[in-house]
This record gives sequence, structure tokens and C-alpha cells, in this order.
Amino acid sequence: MSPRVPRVLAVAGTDPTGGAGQHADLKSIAAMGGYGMSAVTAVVVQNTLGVRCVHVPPVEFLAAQLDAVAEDVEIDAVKIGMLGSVPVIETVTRWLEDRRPPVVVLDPVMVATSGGRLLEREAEDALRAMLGHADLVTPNLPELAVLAQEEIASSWAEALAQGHRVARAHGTLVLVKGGHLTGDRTPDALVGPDAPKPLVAFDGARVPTENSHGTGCSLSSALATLQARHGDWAHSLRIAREWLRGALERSGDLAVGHGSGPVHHFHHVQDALESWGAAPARFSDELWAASAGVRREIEELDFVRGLGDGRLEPERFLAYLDQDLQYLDGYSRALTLLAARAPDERQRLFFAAGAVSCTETESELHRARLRHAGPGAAGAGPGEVTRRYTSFLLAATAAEPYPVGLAAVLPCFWVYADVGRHLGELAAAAGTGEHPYADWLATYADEGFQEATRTARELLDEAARGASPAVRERMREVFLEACALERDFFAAPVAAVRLAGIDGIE
Ligand SMILES: Nc1ncnc2c1ncn2[C@@H]1O[C@H](COP(=O)(O)OP(=O)(O)O)[C@@H](O)[C@H]1O
Ligand SMILES: Cc1ncc(COP(=O)(O)O)c(N)n1
Repeated sequence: MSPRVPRVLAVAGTDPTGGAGQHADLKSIAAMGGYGMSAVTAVVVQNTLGVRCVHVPPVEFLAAQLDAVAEDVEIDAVKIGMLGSVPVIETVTRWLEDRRPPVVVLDPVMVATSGGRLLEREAEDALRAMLGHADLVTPNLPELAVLAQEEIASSWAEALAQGHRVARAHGTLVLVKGGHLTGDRTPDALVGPDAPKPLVAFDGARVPTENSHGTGCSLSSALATLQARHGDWAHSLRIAREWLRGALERSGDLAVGHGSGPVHHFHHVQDALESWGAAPARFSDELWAASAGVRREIEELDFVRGLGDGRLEPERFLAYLDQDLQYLDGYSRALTLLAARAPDERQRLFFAAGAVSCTETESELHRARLRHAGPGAAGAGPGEVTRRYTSFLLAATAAEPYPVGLAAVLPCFWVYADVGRHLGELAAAAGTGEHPYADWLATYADEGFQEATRTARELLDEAARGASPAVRERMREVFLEACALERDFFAAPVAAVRLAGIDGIE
């Protein structure tokens, strides 16, 4: 009877960044409902950027690990990954001869996706000699060529024919994988020894991502687990492919490393967690937490305290309004640029509407200034901070990747909404008397504005999910820079009035 939770052993090397080797194997086995175990063949110093060095423990140590597992646990399937050298291959071969589990999947690892050899060249013959022990061999196209001792196939038809030659020579099933083909398709096919026609073939569009570190390890261990449960290779491959596609599509959620990142093995579990009400980890939450220090500085500014408790001198308020008016002009242009670059209609409409609303607020500001200062009040030109902030916004929204532009404009929504909440608290604490800036404070609390802030956050999270680690890092930098500019902007009216010596508050 097939085990409900297959016990699957990964015999493989390590990856301290957790994306490939036995770390990917254990995650994939668990993701497919198995119980994962592992025996280490080699300790590899690597990350998403490359392999640095390899340490191979004495083979007696490997043999002892394999025996310790087999003497205690009934193994339903084994997945064999990186072997590295002839003595390791011979040790695992001997173990298979003695204690072969019912399902054996061999991923003939030779070179990491990130570059760096993981199999000594002189071990290739020994690896070929081992193929007959496997039920299924899962080479990528360069590995298939080495196994066949031929050139790398340059088309899918050639790859299938080569796969069949390897299957026939070793009496095993071969999974021919199209991940290394050029083009936008990634087919996979199972080829047996008896006929060149694949037993089953699947096709699919390539997922547009650089995060393919560990895909081969993940697919082969998922297949070993599913096969131990279902006993049907075609069915196992169909499920494993569908899962791996999701893991590639959601790899952007992880933000691990600066090179070819890992896939998200537990994307389906993350969805389940969210449906159980567990708060989803949002990229915007991370950014918000990182900006806590700057936000505290904003709350402590004289200007913000005075605006909240109503004690702010009118000149300072006017200086602020004047700069805000000029800032909004730049902000509105930045939103227009984002609207033009938006990837879909929803986002285009959102930013275009934001640009319109900024322009409407600008004329409302004009009226407020006239109310406070009387007709004829002339504004100064843009101050240094206003100029710096608007140039930064225009550069980010025009010239950086779209998600980075989003990160630049978000603080103006979010920090402003947060300051509004804080000001509301200060105003309430100051008592019920006539507050000189009551109408102004009301604009902060406006529900439409809060709603727009929520949408801007969602759009940022959506963009971050599809972004590379490098773009997410840039989003973080730009978000924090914009928060610091928000702080400088709130601080500027007091500084400007001090400089002009208008009220001599020092
Ligand atoms: N960008 C991608 N989109 C969809 N599937 C992919 C992508 N990259 C790899 N795969 C799939 O991942 C599996 C392993 O990929 P492959 O690159 O061929 O092996 P390896 O990781 O051993 O080099 C294959 O099923 C392949 O189709
Ligand atoms: C220990 C170990 N085993 C295998 C691979 C190959 O993984 P990939 O080629 O998918 O990056 C790797 N990088 N490290």
C-alpha cells in the first residue's frame, strides 16, 4: 500500500542559502506531503551568486549516515543529487545495491545554475555507470549531453532523441527538461527505453523570472515524493510541474539573495495561512517598520506639534502652505508619469485620478492662503527642500523601474495619512475650543485620502511580488529616502521662518 506520508531520503550536497541541494529537497518533499530526510554528500559554500568551494567529508561518514537512516526508517523513496566525486558515487552505488528503496530518482547534478562545477570531470564515467540503478534520471540539457556523450541538443526534438538514447543505454526512464532551451516555452517529457516517442509530454510558457536556483533539485525531489505516493510517473510529473510553476511565479515574494534567487516552495502554504487569517507578510509592512525612526522624528518636530495643538504661528503655517502648493505641482507631475507607465488600466486610472486630485488640492491651498494672509499674499519660489523632493520624485517616476517609482510616491500618501492621525490625536488632547487649523486638519483625516493610501500600498505590494531582489532593494532605498524628505519638508517652514528672522523664536 502506498504510504500516506512518504518517507523520502535526499542524498545531496548543501546550500547554506537554502535554495538548492538538500535544503531545496527537504522543502520540496514537505511541500508535496512527504517526510523528508537527508544524508550529506558534500558541504558546499555557495549562495545565489555562485559556488565558492566544496568540502567532501570522508565517504565512510556518508556510508554511516545512509546506514543510520536505513537501519531505523523504512525509506519509500530516495532522491540522489550532487555526488561530486568517484568515491562518493561508489559509496552511494554500493548502498543502493544493498538497500535499494522502492523509488530511486537520480538528478545528475554537474554544474550549478549560478555557475561552478559540482561534479569532477573524471567522475562522469562513474555517474553514467550508476544510471541503471535509478528508476528515473532528471538531467538538464547540458547534463543530458554529458550522459549521452554527445553535443548539447539545440532543439526540443533533438533533446527527446538524445533522452531516448540515454534511456535505452541504461534501461531507465529519462525526464527530458526544456528549462535550458532558448525561447519562451519550457516543455518536459518522460522518455523510456523502449520507444523514442515520449511516454508523456507537457508544455507551458516560461515564467519570466531569474529565480531558477534549485529548480532541478526541487523538481526531482517532488517527483520522488509524489511517485512514492501515487506510483504513476505521468501523474507525478503533472502535479510537480504545476507546483513548480507556482513556486517560480511566486519566487519574487521571497527576496532572498542578489543573484538567481530560489523558488517559493511553500507558496501554496502561504495562501492557506492567509485564508486562515494569518496576517500576510507584506513588503510595505517591512518598509513601514524600517521607516519608524524617521516617523518618530516627524512627530517630534515643532511644526507638527504646533499644528496639532493649534499653537503654530500663522507665518509658519503660511510658509508651509506656500511650499506645499509648489510641492503638489511636482507631485502631480510625478503621478502623471506613473499613470503613463502603469502596466494596467486600474493603476493608470488610480494615478491619473491622484494627479487630478493634487491639482484640485492646489487650488484649494490657494484659497486657504488667501483666507489666512489676505489678498495680495505672494508666495516665495520653491525652497531648497521642495526642489530636492520634487526632483527626486520626478527622477524616480520617470527613469527608474515602475515599482521603484511607486515606492517614491507612497510616503507622501502614507506618512501624510499617518501624520494626520497623529495630528487628530493632538487636536483632541488640546481641548474642544476653536482650533485655528481645524479645516486643514480635516483634509488629513479625509476618508477618500485614507482609501487612496490603502490602494497605493496594495499596488506597491503587488509590484514588489513580481520584482527582482535588486529592484526590491532599490524600492526600499527610495521609500526611505522619500520618508526622510517628508521629514525635511515638515521641518522646513520652521527653519525658513527662523532664517528670515520673522518671529525670532530662538
Ligand atoms: N522560467 C521557467 N519557467 C517555467 N519553468 C521553468 C523555468 N525555469 C525552469 N523551469 C522548469 O524547472 C525544471 C528544472 O529546470 P531545468 O532548468 O531544466 O533544470 P536544472 O535546474 O537542473 O538546470 C523544468 O521542469 C523546467 O521546465
Ligand atoms: C548542493 C547543490 N546541489 C545542486 C545544485 C544545483 O542546483 P541548480 O542548478 O538548480 O542551481 C546546487 N547549486 N547545489
